Amino acid sequence: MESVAEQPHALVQQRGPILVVTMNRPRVRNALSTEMLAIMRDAWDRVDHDPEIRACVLTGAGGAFCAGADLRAMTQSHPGDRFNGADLSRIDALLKGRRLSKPLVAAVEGPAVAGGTEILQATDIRVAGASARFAVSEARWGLFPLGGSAVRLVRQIPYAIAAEMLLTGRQLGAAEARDVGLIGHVVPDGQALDKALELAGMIAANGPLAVRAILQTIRETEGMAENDAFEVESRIGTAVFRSTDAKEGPRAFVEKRTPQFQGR
Ligand SMILES: C[C@H]([C@H](O)CC(=O)SCCNC(=O)CCNC(=O)[C@H](O)C(C)(C)COP(=O)(O)OP(=O)(O)OC[C@H]1O[C@@H](n2cnc3c(N)ncnc32)[C@H](O)[C@@H]1OP(=O)(O)O)[C@H]1CC[C@H]2[C@@H]3CCC4=CC(=O)CC[C@]4(C)[C@H]3CC[C@]12C
Repeated sequence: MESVAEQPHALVQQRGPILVVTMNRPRVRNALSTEMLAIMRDAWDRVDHDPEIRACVLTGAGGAFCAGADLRAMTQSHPGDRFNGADLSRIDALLKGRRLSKPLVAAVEGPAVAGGTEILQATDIRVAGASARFAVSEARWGLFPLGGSAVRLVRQIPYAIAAEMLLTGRQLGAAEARDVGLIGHVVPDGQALDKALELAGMIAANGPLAVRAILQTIRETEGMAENDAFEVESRIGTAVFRSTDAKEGPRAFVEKRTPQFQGR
């Protein structure tokens, strides 16, 4: 039984313009549950639809990020039975086949394993405590990383490291994860959330149209030939230059004050 049985499996808290989503099953290292995934899916909808939210942070409770799917729950029936009729090319809660329109910052402490490292790959900026560890361990249990890693990881970090992670299930420590580019920052243990909030705060202070447009360009041009991508980029980027915010930013610079962006 979980020690926090009455607690929701994920917590969603708005801190000014930042939505903080905390996976909250610390007794089982925040292994994913159906309830947790439903809360996360609703949170992502909120991020996309609420104009007050400028950035989002994903973290885990109790010194762990996430241990992936609940292996104990998988023993209740044949693991494959859960997939009957399900279209797994898109899993909203894990941000597979769906990307947020606002930046998502990961704050990792402790293990980010299997589904934990899979959802990490849907985040834009990644911070980890020094003792964090990362693995895609599904093959160790005869399973497949259906959270998207067999496709996405090789596109995000060098092939030889991605293939090794996927095929061996070997864990990477935080420093190695940073060295190969899986994460961007290593901070002392216990400080990942603070650093993630600091970065999310920097984003939230920027022009909201500019931030969304930059993210949209990154997402829409992924995998495109460069010249085709520049066409998309110039369409999205010129709309930002025509906005009221684009007048405000340079004016604020000249008047030596903080810009007051209106998001239009
Ligand atoms: C397919 C994806 C996804 O790719 C599949 C997976 O994620 S498989 C999960 C594999 N997980 C692991 O390999 C991690 C196992 N754990 C560990 O290695 C270690 O515990 C640790 C390194 C994380 C931590 O080590 P520690 O030493 O710090 O702690 P430890 O003592 O070991 O553990 C403490 C207690 O926690 C318990 N624990 C830890 N991990 C787990 C776990 N994963 N499950 C259960 N319990 C865990 C441990 O036992 C200890 O407790 P004790 O009581 O003391 O023993 C799938 C991802 C999401 C799926 C979708 C979900 C939604 C869907 C629903 C449907 O109905 C249809 C399908 C689907 C869409 C579904 C599809 C598959 C996924 C996409």
